[in-house]
Amino acid sequence: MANNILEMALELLEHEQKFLPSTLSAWFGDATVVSFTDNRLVLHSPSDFKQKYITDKFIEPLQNALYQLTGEAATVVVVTGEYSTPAQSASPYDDYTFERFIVGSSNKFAHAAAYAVAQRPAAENNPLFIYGNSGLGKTHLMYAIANVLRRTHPEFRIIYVKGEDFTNELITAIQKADVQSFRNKYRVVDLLLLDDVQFIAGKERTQEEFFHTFNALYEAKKQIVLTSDRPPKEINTLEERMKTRFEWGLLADIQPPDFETRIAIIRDKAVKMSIELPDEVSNYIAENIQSNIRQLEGAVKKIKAMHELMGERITVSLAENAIDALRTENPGLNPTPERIMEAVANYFYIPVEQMISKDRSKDVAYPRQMAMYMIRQELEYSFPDIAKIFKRDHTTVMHACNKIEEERKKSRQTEDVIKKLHNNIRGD
Ligand SMILES: Nc1ncnc2c1ncn2[C@@H]1O[C@H](COP(=O)(O)OP(=O)(O)OP(=O)(O)O)[C@@H](O)[C@H]1O
Repeated sequence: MANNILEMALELLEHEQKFLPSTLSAWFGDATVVSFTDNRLVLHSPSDFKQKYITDKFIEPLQNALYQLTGEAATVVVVTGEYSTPAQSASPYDDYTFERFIVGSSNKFAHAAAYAVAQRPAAENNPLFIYGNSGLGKTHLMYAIANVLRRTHPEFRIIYVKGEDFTNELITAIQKADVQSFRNKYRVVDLLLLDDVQFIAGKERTQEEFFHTFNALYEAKKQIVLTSDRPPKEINTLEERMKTRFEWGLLADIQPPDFETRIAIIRDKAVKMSIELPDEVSNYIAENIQSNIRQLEGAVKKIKAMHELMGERITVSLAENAIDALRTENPGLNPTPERIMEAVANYFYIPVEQMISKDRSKDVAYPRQMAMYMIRQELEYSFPDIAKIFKRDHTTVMHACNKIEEERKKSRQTEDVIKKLHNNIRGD
């Protein structure tokens, strides 16, 4: 359809709107269709002059012709100069499309929100702020938006950047006394995708710079999409004015997938990797990996590798070995309270046994409180369950968790310690 829509439209122009074939071939002979989606036809003409002429004289007749052909109102855009087709700029993220995103109850809101932004950028959902734990599809949705807009608005300037890289880039610009080019780069985009925005938190200069970039883009009606592991109000070291702005548009969370969605994702990944998984194997994976889609994908990959490299049949027992192997390679997949206590003890240089000892000295009491807090954060255990592990009363645990939470809100240092501990625990 996309390829011959132009031919069909030109035919109509000739027969119904009485344009001469020679005129049409003079202007459209070397024009190509970049895309035709969502009633938007993007044409490319290799010459500036023709692009302008077509835009001036032919947009309306073409739109009328498209209306006749499709029965729906369409828009036509003509671009010129170099443009990249998806094939020319193939990147690993080309797979991150809406088509490849499995929708379930845990992510349907975020999916719908992202989809709406892709259809109507810089309209009511600006900025779009997607949050959720690691490996649940935030980056996937961001790229899906970019992939749609790359097709439907080839003229769009799109920047994808991770919070951490944004910060580093700014630091380098400051060192080179060239903040202006940094600004120029970020303030002229049509779509800004800032992934893991929590990493700019706590860094004053970065926040200041981003604040201005945000305002400039917002006022110019450009779309901004942000992701984070938590909602703005819980990013403790984020300035109030940033939190408020992040909440101007739409907040959408992604939760861990339920069993059915996990199965659907496993099946989809298996098809993509050309491997056939018996149902009991898919079930086994879905039962054993619950909170992270990247890990579901990893398990399918590992099973495929073991099956191909060692010639083993794909059975539940192979899946069991594959998941065990993944856990050994990355113990952070499923942290246990013991692993968390160990990580915290190592961090504070105390023997892990001290965690559950009666010792109340400050050197031990603080790491113990931190371990309680981390277990609650990472595993969402109840206070009584944590109390059992530490052989203490649940009110002691509550007190510890509240205390660390309060401290975290006020102190950047505590926030950094928690971040480091999280990374040590998860092996990120
Ligand atoms: N609903 C889904 N359907 C299909 N694949 C998915 C889905 N959600 C996530 N994935 C896949 O899981 C992997 C991890 O997703 P992604 O990188 O988007 O996670 P994330 O939330 O951005 O994580 P992080 O915070 O660690 O960056 C990707 O390969 C992605 O394609």
